[in-house]
Amino acid sequence: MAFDQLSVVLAGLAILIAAGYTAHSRMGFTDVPSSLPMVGKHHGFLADLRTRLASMGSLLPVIEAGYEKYSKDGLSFVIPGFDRAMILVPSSQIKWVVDQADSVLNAAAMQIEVLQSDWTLLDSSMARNPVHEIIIRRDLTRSLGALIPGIEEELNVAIDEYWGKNTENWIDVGVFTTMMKVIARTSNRIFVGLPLCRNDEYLDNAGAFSTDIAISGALINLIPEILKPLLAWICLLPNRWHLYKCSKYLHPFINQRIQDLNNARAAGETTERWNDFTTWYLEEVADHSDPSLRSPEKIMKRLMTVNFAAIHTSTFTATNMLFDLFSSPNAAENVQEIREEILQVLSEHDGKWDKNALGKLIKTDSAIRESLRISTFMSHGMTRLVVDPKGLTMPDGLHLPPGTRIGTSTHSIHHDGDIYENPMVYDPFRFSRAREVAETAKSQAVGIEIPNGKDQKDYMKILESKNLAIVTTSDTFLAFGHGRHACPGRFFAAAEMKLLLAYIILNYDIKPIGFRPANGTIGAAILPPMKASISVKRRKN
Ligand code: HEM
Repeated sequence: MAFDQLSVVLAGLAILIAAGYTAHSRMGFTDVPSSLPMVGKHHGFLADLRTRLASMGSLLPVIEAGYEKYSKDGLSFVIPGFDRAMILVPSSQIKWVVDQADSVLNAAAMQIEVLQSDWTLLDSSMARNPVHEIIIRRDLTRSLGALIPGIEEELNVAIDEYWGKNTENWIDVGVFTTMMKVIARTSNRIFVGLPLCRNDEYLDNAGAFSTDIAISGALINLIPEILKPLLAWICLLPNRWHLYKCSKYLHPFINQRIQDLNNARAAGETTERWNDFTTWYLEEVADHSDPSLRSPEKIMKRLMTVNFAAIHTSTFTATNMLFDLFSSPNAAENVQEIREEILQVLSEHDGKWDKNALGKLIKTDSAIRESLRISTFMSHGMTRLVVDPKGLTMPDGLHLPPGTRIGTSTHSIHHDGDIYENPMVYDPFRFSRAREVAETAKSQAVGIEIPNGKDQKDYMKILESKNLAIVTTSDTFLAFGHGRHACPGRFFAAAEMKLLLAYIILNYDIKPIGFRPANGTIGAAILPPMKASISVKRRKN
């Protein structure tokens, strides 16, 4: 039996166990204060069970209804989940969420619960000691300038391979499937480098492991705590299988890298030539008192963990970006405007991309950020768990016991007409226009006294709009979260998306797409169209 089929059988089994368990012993949501309103509640026969089951279908309409009814008035509301409920705070309280210490409101603890990562990552230390976050935040961001030529090369080689070089005929390409391959290769260029980043069997299995985490996490969440040690292992068979398949390549690669680094150090040479996650990790744990951190087993799982963080998030983003841009009203003109910007910037930089050149792609940046706004893949985000044993008191005085889940209505905030004009329209230059106004205001203001009172407020608002690049998070732009735990990979992801779009726009024509293929929803996730294709033809440059 294939592992896909096995997953379905396991899903059915787990749902049955959990449904019976829930129906008999866990009526009512007791994990959130009863004084808060709950949306999406069913009434009548087996109301509690039906509420929980419905939350697995799609939470988006429920969240949208709650946002309109409560968040717009600055109030929190509760959404159901299959296992637990969650409080969604209004955007006016995001700053309060961000200001809480990790010892009070914790992002990792929430992931451990939601993804069941003690089980699904096959090693509880992956999420409980998230050393990869430090490395991504520090080493990846610091090395980005040096990595740009490699990222660019990998993207270009991969797109050429998956989209072809036919300048005569239009060919249909599956957007999601090809983007998944392109992104997996490019991410692994900075995780393990060449040649492993081009090994299809490794990449397919690393991608499958990422999917396994989501599926097995959802399944294990359905199993009552007491039964997990007995049943979780069945749900983890696909994870173990895909890790085993990856280990055929990762084991020799890691052993070789450890040896190369040791040899280089012994010879007094620098290790700069291996500028990738594996090396940064090995350097990070080189002097650690726990030698197991340096074992190939742990390093392999750490690589699987970063693949999970990077691959689907970036693939969803790339897929949405292409569909949003190429199906937008005036797509041809918009694409031409971006193409001109790209050519202009390249001509100022000797035809080569570097950090400064990418920074000048204001319109390209805006088109990507706008797609992240309108097509965010999270109906809710910034999810945190109250971990302080004393609990936490909300700004309105409501006390939350430890274990309470909190989040924000990411999708609804991104589509709020009071925050974004024409929020349902993909407007590629929404952010670049605001940045241009701010730049002009700033340059004209040199030597001018800054006004007082309301004028000063407006003026500061204009200047703030200068900071509307993809990587800038705020309480109204939450695609990467916000605050201390905002996505540390976003600087890399932004560079990757710009290089990807630039290469596509310079090298391919894409037939206008009459309508935007719809995204799908499952639970809290909003998935890009996975089967839709586009027609592409290589440009004769
Ligand atoms: C466009 C692509 C991406 C999107 C939209 C995205 C989005 C996010 C979001 C929404 C979060 C949660 C933030 C929060 O809870 O406040 C997050 C966290 C994280 N992301 Fe990304 N991500 C992307 C790419 C990447 C990449 C490429 C990497 C790695 C190279 C990465 C590594 C991480 C890590 C390690 C965290 C956990 C951070 C923490 O809890 O402190 N992400 N990402």
